[in-house]
Amino acid sequence: MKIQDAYLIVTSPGRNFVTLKIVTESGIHGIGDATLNGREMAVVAYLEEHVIPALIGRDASRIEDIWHYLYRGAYWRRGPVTMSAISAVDVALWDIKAKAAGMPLYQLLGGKSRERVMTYAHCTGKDIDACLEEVDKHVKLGYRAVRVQAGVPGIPTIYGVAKREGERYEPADSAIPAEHVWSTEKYLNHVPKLFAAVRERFGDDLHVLHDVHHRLTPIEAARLGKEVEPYHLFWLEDCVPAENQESFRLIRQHTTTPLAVGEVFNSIHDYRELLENQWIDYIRTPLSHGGGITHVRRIADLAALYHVRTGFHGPTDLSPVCLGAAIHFDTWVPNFGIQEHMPHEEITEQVFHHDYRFEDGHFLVGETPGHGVDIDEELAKKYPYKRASLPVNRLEDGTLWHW
Ligand SMILES: O=C(O)[C@H](O)[C@@H](O)[C@H](O)[C@H](O)CO
Ligand SMILES: [Mg+2]
Repeated sequence: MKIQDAYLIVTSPGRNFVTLKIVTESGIHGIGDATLNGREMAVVAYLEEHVIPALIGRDASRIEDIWHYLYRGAYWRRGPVTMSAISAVDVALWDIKAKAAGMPLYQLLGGKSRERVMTYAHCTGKDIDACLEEVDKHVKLGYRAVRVQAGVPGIPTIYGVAKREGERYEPADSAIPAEHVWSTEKYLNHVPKLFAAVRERFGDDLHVLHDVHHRLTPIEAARLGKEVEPYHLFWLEDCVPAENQESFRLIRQHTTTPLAVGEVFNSIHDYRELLENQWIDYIRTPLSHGGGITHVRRIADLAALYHVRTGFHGPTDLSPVCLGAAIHFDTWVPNFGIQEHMPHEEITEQVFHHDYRFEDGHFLVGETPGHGVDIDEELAKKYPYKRASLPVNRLEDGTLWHW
């Protein structure tokens, strides 16, 4: 099954997506998501200049060998651009292998470990009351788990909170990075009130999640985790920047609030100390940034040794190709926890058709051979790429901060 052709489709139906298509001599094709939000064209150049020419003529069935060829062969290991490129190739090759076998991808991975995949929704509001209304809407849609983010008095815009009611928040919303202002003090004094309000109105059964987006120091994260223990969060996400894995030792010593990390990680090595020391509870790296199925399943296996479960990243900046493959992975992986779900816009869904379904707060995997997602290339041409940048964050005195 030789690779005959490989090319990229860059399109912006609602937001930018980069898709790699690999075509084999036998006529079977597969696709992988190569989108790296705000840095899309860096992955395009990496694939077009350095990866695609070396793929032509290779045997598409040798997924493992191609993974190591691209990873070890580059010499320059890891990093989001390299790993997004490798991920796209890997997922496209698994799509091809499953199609050639006539099986949905989850069967090739080892079959179903569960009937359905629990997801969490994003609920954001300019203040606590507006956020509670969003929770109410999502509970009525059947969600069992919600991520809550509310505006903080005294902070004009806050990343992760939609600008207008009923809208989704959009991280990459301007050609040049927007500048936000941040105050840790105001945030820390306010945010526990949000969880108290959610529990009071919706009771104990709803799973409640929250994303800190890397903005605290370890001791501040420890304080937050401790203060919100009475509200039994499902997880507190990215409470500190995690380049220094050791930071989690301190947080863990102070709190039993479960911790999720890893949407910006791209390698098993980013997780080693966190897992071996049992400092975290959920791994977040999506298939499109963590080296595809071949590498992320190794991370999930290592995590399983320490009772750590998966909770894959799933915002709109990962394409339906990534989400579709993730739903197969989630259906199979023994140590599944939850799947993030931020619904794509209708025009995105027109360009990327898929056979996964959402029902009653869960995803149901499809039975089409492969990962069940394909792209309408003609329609994709109607939505040209538009440069879009993620924001930056400054403290009130102007110091550049984590966002
Ligand atoms: O938990 C999440 O869903 C995330 O934090 C996203 O909102 C990211 O910030 C975004 O994917 C960056 O591109
Ligand atoms: Mg996050």
